[in-house]
Amino acid sequence: MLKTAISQSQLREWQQEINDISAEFRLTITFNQLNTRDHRFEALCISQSTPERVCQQHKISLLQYINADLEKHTQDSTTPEVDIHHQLIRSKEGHIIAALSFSAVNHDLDKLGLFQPLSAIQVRIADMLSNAICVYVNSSDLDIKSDTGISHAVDVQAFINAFDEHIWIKDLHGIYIGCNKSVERAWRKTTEQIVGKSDFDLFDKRTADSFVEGDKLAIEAGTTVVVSECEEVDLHFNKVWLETIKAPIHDDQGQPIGVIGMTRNIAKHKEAQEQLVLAANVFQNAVEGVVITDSDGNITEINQAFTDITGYSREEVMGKNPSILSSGRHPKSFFERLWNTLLVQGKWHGEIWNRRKHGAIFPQAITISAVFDKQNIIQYYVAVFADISVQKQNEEKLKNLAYFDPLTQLPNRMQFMSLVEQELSHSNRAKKQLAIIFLDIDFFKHINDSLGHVIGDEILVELAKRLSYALSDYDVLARLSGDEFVVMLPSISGTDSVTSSVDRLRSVFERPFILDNAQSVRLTASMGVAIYPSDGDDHDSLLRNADAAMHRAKLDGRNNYAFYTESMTKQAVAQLKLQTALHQAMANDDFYLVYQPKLTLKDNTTCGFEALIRWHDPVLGDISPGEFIPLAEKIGLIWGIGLWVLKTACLQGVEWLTQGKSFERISVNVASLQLNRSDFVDQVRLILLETGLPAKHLELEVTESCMMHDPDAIIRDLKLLGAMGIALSIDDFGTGYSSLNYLKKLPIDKLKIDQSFVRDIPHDSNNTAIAKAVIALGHALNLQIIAEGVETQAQADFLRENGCDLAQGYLYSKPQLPSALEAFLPLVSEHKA
Ligand SMILES: Nc1nc2c(ncn2[C@@H]2O[C@H](COP(=O)(O)O[C@H]3[C@@H](O)[C@H](n4cnc5c(=O)[nH]c(N)nc54)O[C@@H]3COP(=O)(O)O)[C@@H](O)[C@H]2O)c(=O)[nH]1
Repeated sequence: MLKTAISQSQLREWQQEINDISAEFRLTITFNQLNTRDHRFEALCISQSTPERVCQQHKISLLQYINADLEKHTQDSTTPEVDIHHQLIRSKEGHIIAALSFSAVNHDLDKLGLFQPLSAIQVRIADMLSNAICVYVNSSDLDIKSDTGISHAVDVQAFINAFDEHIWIKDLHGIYIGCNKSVERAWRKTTEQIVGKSDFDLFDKRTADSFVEGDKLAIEAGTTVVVSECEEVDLHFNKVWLETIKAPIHDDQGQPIGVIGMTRNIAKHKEAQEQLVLAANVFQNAVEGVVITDSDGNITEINQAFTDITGYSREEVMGKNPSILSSGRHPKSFFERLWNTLLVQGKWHGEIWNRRKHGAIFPQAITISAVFDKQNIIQYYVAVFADISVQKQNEEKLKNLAYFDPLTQLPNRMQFMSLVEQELSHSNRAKKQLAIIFLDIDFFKHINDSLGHVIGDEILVELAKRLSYALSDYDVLARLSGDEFVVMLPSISGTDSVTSSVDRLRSVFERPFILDNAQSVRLTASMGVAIYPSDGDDHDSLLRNADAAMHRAKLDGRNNYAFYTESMTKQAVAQLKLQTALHQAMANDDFYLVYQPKLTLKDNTTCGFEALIRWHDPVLGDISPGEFIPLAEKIGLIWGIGLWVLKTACLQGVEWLTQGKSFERISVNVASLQLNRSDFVDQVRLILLETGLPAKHLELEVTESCMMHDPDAIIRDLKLLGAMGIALSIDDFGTGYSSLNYLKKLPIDKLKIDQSFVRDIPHDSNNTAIAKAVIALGHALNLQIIAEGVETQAQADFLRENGCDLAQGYLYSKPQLPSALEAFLPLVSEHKA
């Protein structure tokens, strides 16, 4: 049995040894003074990296605990017993730094007043059991030496026996002077068989040589050295990793007097090391980018994949916030939700668009986890992300395949149907019409058969482009299959607008299709139109009916179109003919003006003429302005026609003036669309200048509906016209947008009672009432009142009797060519006379 009193220097040496042993656990275990008198014992366990004030805390808490325990044992224990106690060591912030377990063994309870031995302290850190350090305090030694306060007898044999590690001591000659129980078990020899022997007595020569070599190493180094590390099988045939460390023992003068050695199983440590290496390998070689930040979000580590994906090196991002990758594509609320989830659930998974170092934005699938300590305080955030650019592109491609025609890139049937369905619900709510046009190329099979599918595809691609250009941004063009295309026209105002679209679609076939080989091909198409809600109220029936209409167009000789309802088809055909003719009319000089005299009711003298347009088409014959003016407004021809009318009427006025004819004013009708043009006033001014008609001989008739668009601008323009000397009258008063509010603001001179109110007076009580009211209202506003459509003397009498100022109508004259109006145009000299 190795039993010796330990001096302060030995205690220090011993301390050094223990420090070395426990170094890998990052602990310092300090044995200080032992004083039984006041029951103080300081066995201090502190983390090496812990600041001093924290060490102090450990000391206090540990001592308090131990002292309390000692008191308990001296007071009431009667039988030997072992109590295991545990103590958590916390830092000032409350984090657990270490866990101490120690047992107080009550041996000699009959010897009253003796200090009960404290047997062992086991130190744990983060679940790793460190070496058991057994301090067996010999109570009698303590008691005897307590007076001097220097000597502490410690049973070193018991101390080293408490270790599972093999511990042995050799003198400078290599003779064993002590060992522990573990050595006995491992070497299958008793201490007696070991002590006094050399390695050459105990082992084969090769082994002995290596052991002696290790001793020399330690002595020469003057400090602890690891002399071997090897994998072996223990007594129970378990695989163990053995590490042997040796340290020189010095006397008080610092001279080496022997070697202390220890072999221990470092399997767990090795395992942990391997795990660490493995984890480090996984971390570094992962395909996913990994970024670790501290609790403040500053980057503390990244892996290679992070650099590969983002382009940022480790040095560039260490200590920075991951927001350096921000793409700016997500709103603030996105990150607020992310952080909420992360803090509440400890994890967030989703997709983020980030920016690479060189600027490119890329999508990543990312999982961010918070790493908590035992106090549930966040220590780190770990984000693992994958670049999903390629995945996104593939998804996009798949989506494209699902919803778009790969040849023309137009929506396919599925996408078209879904868009129609959406638009139908909107049309239903807004009470609007919607048209579906089914378009099929005539004889396209012949193209494929004769020129091949590649050329056929080329034509389809070109056709898709042309059709797209022919439509507005709101219309939807799709390719259903082969040579079948379909168009949705949302919010149509009637068949006219459909006809216009059909016409534009047909026009794309007017140009030949020039192929790669410079060959040109001419095509035609047949179209069918179905209109919601009259021809179907869901996408299926509308498409079916448009298809049926298209087939009828084919039967009618192809290069044609048909509405699902026959009457609509006729109407549309007529409309298209008219439209085409109207485009030609201006160039062909097919328009002319007629003039209808306006008379003063009081004395039946002529006060002016209304210019009214007429159109004679060589094929279609005479077409009423009531029919073509609204069409000209729809297809945008009214501006040109309007200016022509104004100029022609002014020239006529100048001609009459030149001939010495007397008239007050020539009035010209102005459509709302004309008045809504910002350059209308300038154009009128220009025409007056060009023609030379004095403004005082011109009157413009505008309708109430002109006020619907931008009343302030219209009022401003009318004032400008009035200021030029042009008279202004409101045509068709009472039939439309009769806002008295605007009426009083308008710089007008006359109100024209619409002929629908003149008809049937004086018999129709309603019309007579309206006519009287308009006269009264106009006079209240200081306006002259003119009645149109006066056909009978009774109407004229009624109007005169009720204060109407002027009249025009068949009673006096139909609108006529100037040559027929001589009777209404007295010479100035006659007029004066
Ligand atoms: N923007 C322009 N609009 C024009 C122009 N010329 C005509 N119009 C508008 O077209 C609508 C139809 O006009 P029209 O067929 O010429 O009919 C006018 C007269 O001919 C007709 N009228 C006149 N007297 C009688 C009558 O006693 N009985 C009867 N049944 N019809 C009669 O009324 C029309 C008068 O039109 P208005 O005074 O403008 O209301 C019509 O809306 C014209 O305005 C043009 O150059 N530009």
